[in-house]
Amino acid sequence: VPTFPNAQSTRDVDSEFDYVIVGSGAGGGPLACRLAMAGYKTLLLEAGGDANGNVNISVPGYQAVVTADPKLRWDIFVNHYKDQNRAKRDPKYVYEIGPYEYHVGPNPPPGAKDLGILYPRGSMLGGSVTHNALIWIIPHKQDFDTIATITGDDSWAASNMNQYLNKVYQWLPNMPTDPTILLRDLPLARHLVAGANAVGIDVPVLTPLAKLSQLLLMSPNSRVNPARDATEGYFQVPLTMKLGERSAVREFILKTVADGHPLTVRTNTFVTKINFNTTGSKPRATGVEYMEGEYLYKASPLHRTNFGKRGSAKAKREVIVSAGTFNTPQLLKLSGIGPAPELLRFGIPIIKHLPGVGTNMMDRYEIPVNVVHEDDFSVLDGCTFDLKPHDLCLKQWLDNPYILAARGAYASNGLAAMMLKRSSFASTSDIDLSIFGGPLNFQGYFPGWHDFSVRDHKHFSWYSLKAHTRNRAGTVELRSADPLDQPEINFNYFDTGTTAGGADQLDLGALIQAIRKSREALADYYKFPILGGTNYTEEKPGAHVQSDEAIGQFIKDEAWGHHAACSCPIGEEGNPMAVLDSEFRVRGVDGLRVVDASVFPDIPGIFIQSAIFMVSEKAADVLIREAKAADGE
Ligand SMILES: Cc1cc2nc3c(=O)[nH]c(=O)nc-3n(C[C@H](O)[C@H](O)[C@H](O)COP(=O)(O)OP(=O)(O)OC[C@H]3O[C@@H](n4cnc5c(N)ncnc54)[C@H](O)[C@@H]3O)c2cc1C
Repeated sequence: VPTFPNAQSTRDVDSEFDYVIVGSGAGGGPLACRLAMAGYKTLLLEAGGDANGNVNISVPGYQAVVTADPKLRWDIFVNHYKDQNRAKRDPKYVYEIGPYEYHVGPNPPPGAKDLGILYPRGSMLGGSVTHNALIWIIPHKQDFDTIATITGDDSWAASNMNQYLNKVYQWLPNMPTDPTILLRDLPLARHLVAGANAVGIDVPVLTPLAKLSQLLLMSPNSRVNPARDATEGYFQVPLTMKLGERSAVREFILKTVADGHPLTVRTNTFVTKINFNTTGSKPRATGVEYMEGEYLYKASPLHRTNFGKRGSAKAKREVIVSAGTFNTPQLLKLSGIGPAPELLRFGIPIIKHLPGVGTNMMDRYEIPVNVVHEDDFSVLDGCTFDLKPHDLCLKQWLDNPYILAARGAYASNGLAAMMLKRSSFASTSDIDLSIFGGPLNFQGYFPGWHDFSVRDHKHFSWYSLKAHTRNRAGTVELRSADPLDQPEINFNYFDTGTTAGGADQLDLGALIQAIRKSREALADYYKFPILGGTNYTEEKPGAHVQSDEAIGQFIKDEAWGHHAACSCPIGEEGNPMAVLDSEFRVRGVDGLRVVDASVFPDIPGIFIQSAIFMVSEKAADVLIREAKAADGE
C-alpha cells in the first residue's frame, strides 16, 4: 500500500496559505494537487486519516470490505421517504439499539430508535474514492453541454471539457478485470455470455467463450465513436486500478507531496466553520476553523469525543469547500451561508441568505435481480473477504503483484461486464441504463452488507443503475448547530419527489424495463448449457413479482443510491436557487468556492467520479488563470 510520507511532520507549518481546501475526495484531491503543482501554497484539510498501511483500500476485491472498515467509514443515515412507515417497507431500514449498534429490518427490539437507510461515505485521504467500487465510466456530452446552456459559459461545452479528461488521464490509471480470471469459471462465463445475448449480440451456442472474450475487450469509454453516448451494447467494466491495485486520488495526492510541490496535507482535521471578513461591501472568506483529532464526526463508528485540538488556517486567496454532497451544504450553513429561516432556527449568524444550499439533491436509483445457485462459483474458491491468513485469494493477490491475470479474483471488483441500454423512457437519445453483473448477493446498503453480499459463493446478480434520473427533490438540512452532528438528509424518492411531467413514473418505468432485461439475461443462461453450472432460483425480487405494478412496488421499496450529487448547484445569474456561478464561486460572497459532487445542476452520466474529477481539473484551471491574472502574469 503506498504510504503517506510522514503525515505528522506537516503539522507545524505556518498557518497562511494561498488556498485552503476542505476535503480530499474526488473534488478536493485533484484540485489541491494541481494548485500545488502550479506553485501555489495549498493546504488540504481532511477529516479522515491517511489510511497508511491499510490493505483494505488497495484490493479491488475488498470493495465491500473497505466500506465497512470502521477507521475509514462514516455511517450516514438518510430517508428515502420522509414517512417512516413507508421507509420501513425497505428490509434494509436500520434502527439504533445502542451506540453504533444497529438492528436491520422488521421487528426491532423495544426501545430501538428509527435511523433510516445506511448511505456509505468514505472519510480518509482520497475521500469516498478510496473506498468506492472503482468503476470508471466517462460522462456523457449532455452532462456538460447542459451546464453551458444553463449558464451561457461555453467553457463548460463538452468539446472544451475534453481537455480535462486528458488531464485526469495523466494521473489516473484504469483497466478492466483480466478476462482470463473470469473465463476460468465457466458457469460465471455462462451468465456473462447470457447478458450479451440479452442485448441482442449473436453469441454462438456451441462456442460462446470466443465471443465473450472479444466482448470483454470492448471499452464503454470510447473517445473516437461520436455516437458513444447513445451506443447500446455489452462492455467490459473499467476499474480505477493499476495492475489490479486501486489507484486514484489518494495516490495522486501522495505523489504530489512526494514530488515536493507546496501541498500541505493535514489528515484527522475536521473543519467546523469558514471565517469571513464582513467589513467590506461583500463578505470575504478568509480561512477556516478546525478541530484536530481522529473520528470526530459523530457518523464515525469510532467517534468517542467531541473535543479535538482547535486550530485555524488562513487563505490569502481562497477557501474551497470539497466536503461532498452532504457535508459541503452542512459546512456552508454552519458558516452562515444558506436559507435564512433555517440558519435563524439554529441561531447561526447569517453571512448570506442563499436558499438553494442543500436543495436540488439528486441520485441514481439502483436495483438488483439476485439469484442463488446450487453450487459455488469456483472463481471465489478460497476467498473469505476478511483479511485473515486463511483468505487464500488475498494471499494470491499479494503474492503476484506484477501479473494481473495471476492475481486472481481480488484483482477485480467482482463486476465483470455491463449492458448499456436506452430505456423507452429515456429523456434524450443517450443510454440511461447500466446493467452490470457479478457473483455477489448485494441487495443495497445496510450495516453488515459487505459480509452478507459474499457470505456464500452461490449468488449471481444483475444490478441496474438508472442514469439521468429526474428526481431533484433531495434536501440536506441541519439537525443542530453542532458541526459534529450529521445533517438530516431526505431524498424524497419517486412520487414523494419530482413528479412534474410524470418524472417519477418515467424513472420507475425505466427501472421496470431494467429488471425485465436482467431477467431476460438470466433466462438466456439456460441457452448455453455447454458451459456447465447448476440451476438457479431467483431470490429478489422473487418469482412471484411479475406485474409492472408489483415490480414497481419492489423498486420503490428497495432501490438505493450511492452517487448523491447536486446539493449546491451551479446556476444561471438571477436564479435564486443557484448556489454557485459557472466558475464555482459561492454567490454573494468573495473568496469561496465549492468543488465536489454537489456542484452539478443535473446528476452527470452513469458513474459519477469521472465527472467530478473533470470538474476538479476545470476548477484548477479557472483558479490558476485567475490567480495569474491577479498577479499580473
Ligand atoms: C460505496 C460507494 C461506491 C461507489 N462506487 C463508485 C464507482 O464505482 N464509480 C463511481 O464513479 N463512483 C462511485 N461512487 C461515488 C463516488 O466515489 C463519490 O460520488 C465521490 O467520491 C464524491 O466525491 P466528493 O469529492 O463529492 O466527496 P468525497 O469523495 O466523499 O470526499 C469528501 C471528503 O471530505 C471530507 N470531509 C467532509 N467534511 C469535512 C470537514 N468538515 N472537514 C474536513 N474534511 C471533511 C471527507 O472525510 C471526505 O474524505 C461510490 C460511492 C460509494 C459510497
